Amino acid sequence: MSSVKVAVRVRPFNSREKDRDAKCVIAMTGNTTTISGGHQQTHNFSYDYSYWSFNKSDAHFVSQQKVYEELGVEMLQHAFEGYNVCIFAYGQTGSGKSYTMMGKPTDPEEMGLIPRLCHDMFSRIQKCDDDLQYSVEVSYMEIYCERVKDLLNPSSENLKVREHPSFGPYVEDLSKLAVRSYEDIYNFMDEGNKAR
Ligand SMILES: Nc1ncnc2c1ncn2[C@@H]1O[C@H](COP(=O)(O)OP(=O)(O)OP(=O)(O)O)[C@@H](O)[C@H]1O
Repeated sequence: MSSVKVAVRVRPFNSREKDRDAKCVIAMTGNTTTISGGHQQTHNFSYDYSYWSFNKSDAHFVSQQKVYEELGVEMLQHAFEGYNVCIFAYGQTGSGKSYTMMGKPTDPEEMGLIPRLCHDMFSRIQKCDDDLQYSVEVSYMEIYCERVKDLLNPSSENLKVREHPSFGPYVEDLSKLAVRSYEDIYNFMDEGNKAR
């Protein structure tokens, strides 16, 4: 199994695109994404996952739940097995990164990967044997114009990125705060968002 997986996702048109009668040039079949260019050219790309979330009424529509089942559940499993895991979203502004990662955190249908991961992580921790102890800590930072800002301690601007000989890159002096529930994480994210 590959240690890096790539998923692409198509979001619904926004109102500006609808107003302009935009035409969708992407099609997805299985894990293949097809782009139809001009001059009747098509280009196929194969990813680990191609998520069609363009229209809820389409038969192959992929929900937030499905994205979590395919990407999040396995990640969480690996984390509990002791591996470092990382997920990041990449795409132009308005393409749907926040929706996929966070979604609507209090809506069971539309909550994104992070709230789902956190809920499941804490419910697994609660069910674990009494002789096991877990501690969960969160950090929240922003890298903007090459400057690293600690969103949970906004007074510390422009933190340094350093390389540890065994653990690799890290951000010096980035705060790590202990949390006991998803609500704690949510509150810190809310606080951090205000510092952005
Ligand atoms: N899969 C989806 N289903 C329904 N709505 C979506 C989906 N993806 C994105 N949207 C909607 O599209 C809009 C833009 O998405 P979002 O804010 O997630 O983009 P973004 O990539 O995080 O943008 P930015 O880089 O500007 O922060 C939002 O209103 C969001 O709710």
